[in-house]
Amino acid sequence: MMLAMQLLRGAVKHTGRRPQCSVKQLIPVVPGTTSTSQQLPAFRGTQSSFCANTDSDNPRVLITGGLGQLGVGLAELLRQRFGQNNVILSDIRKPSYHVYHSGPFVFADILDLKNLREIVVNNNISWLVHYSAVLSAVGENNVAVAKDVNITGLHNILDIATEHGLRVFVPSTIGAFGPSSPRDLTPDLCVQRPQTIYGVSKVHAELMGEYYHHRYGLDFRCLRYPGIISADSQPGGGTTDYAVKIFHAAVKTGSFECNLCSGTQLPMMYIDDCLRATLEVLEAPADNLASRTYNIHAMSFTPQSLTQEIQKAVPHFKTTYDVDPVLQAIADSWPMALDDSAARRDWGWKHKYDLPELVKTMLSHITVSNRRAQDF
Ligand SMILES: NC(=O)C1=CN([C@@H]2O[C@H](COP(=O)(O)OP(=O)(O)OC[C@H]3O[C@@H](n4cnc5c(N)ncnc54)[C@H](O)[C@@H]3O)[C@@H](O)[C@H]2O)C=CC1
Ligand SMILES: CC(=O)[C@H](N)C(=O)O
Repeated sequence: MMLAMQLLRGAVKHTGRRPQCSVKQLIPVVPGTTSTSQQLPAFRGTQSSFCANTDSDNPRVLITGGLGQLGVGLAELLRQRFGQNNVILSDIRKPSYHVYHSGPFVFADILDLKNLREIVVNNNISWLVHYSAVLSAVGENNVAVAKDVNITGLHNILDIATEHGLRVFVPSTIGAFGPSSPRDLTPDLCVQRPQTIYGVSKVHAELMGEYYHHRYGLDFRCLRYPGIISADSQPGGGTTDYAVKIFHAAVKTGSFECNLCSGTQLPMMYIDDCLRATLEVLEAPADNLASRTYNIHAMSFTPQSLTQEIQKAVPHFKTTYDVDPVLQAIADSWPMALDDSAARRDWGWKHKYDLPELVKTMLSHITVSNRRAQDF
């Protein structure tokens, strides 16, 4: 390892360019790694250099926090593209039988730097998708945990990614804006003074990632996701969760009690669009990325307009309201719609699902999986 570091330093000095991967002069010396049972099926290409291969052809991807609402779907998409064994899901929870058998899975606590480093080194990881987080609603009830996971954990991820020359994707959120941000067509660059620990930690992540990019050459990429809606994975404790739960209620009981006011408009996106955007920005040539943090947008709706759209397919469906003041205050401080023109211009972002398409797709997925469950 020391020899590799010396060679790397020499190479950097010789070319006079910023190192693309290691920044050992700024990061404490990497302790020796030990071989553990964390090693997973081998990369199909050959890699002998100290730096990982971050180009798009044969990445080895690690997804942290992969058992939440988004990680399993992303792993499925990335495995279709890069091969089943080249995408490793990780989390601190135990995977379901199906997830465990669908591809590589390891335990990874993002607060354990040594464990993370071992996984990255032993599995020759070149891309890191950092999904571990404590979301807005849960975060307000557990500020200390949110601080640890969303801030300390993020520091570990950025340090590991910088040490090993990884391309790193960290999602941000509409929650990174606050009451003093413009609320309609919120631009990429504007005042960001969020009032949740979740939002504060995500602004921190955006700024730290961009700082590491400028300072150390880290290949940091970040999208600000709207509220994400999915049929076969449950939301993890956010303010936008109602927009997932409402579909299950429409199919199962025909009524729903909403914890946000009927007129609360928020930006939302169907999961397939969100995951495709993530893959697209990960694969985008660096030269196309004028920025490292982009808004993405698909649709905006209120509980009332969503209810009306669902009623077109389920005419007896009814929504009642029992507003949670904490969640309402959060929602009222978030954008109603994002301006994502830079993402559309720079790397060709285009959503496929609008509100009618979202409702049709969600209702049909949930109806089919309910029928299947009843057949067993
Ligand atoms: N789902 C959504 O609507 C949106 C999600 N995002 C972001 O996308 C990412 C993924 O979101 P979701 O899948 O919805 O989140 P989630 O809350 O469903 O899942 C987060 C995962 O992180 C894991 N985790 C918690 N502490 C950990 C630790 N110490 N080490 C490793 N893993 C740990 C949890 O076990 C959980 O499986 C998050 O960063 C979130 O902020 C951003 C905007 C919208
Ligand atoms: C929009 C998000 O980041 C998330 N779904 C939340 O509501 O906390």
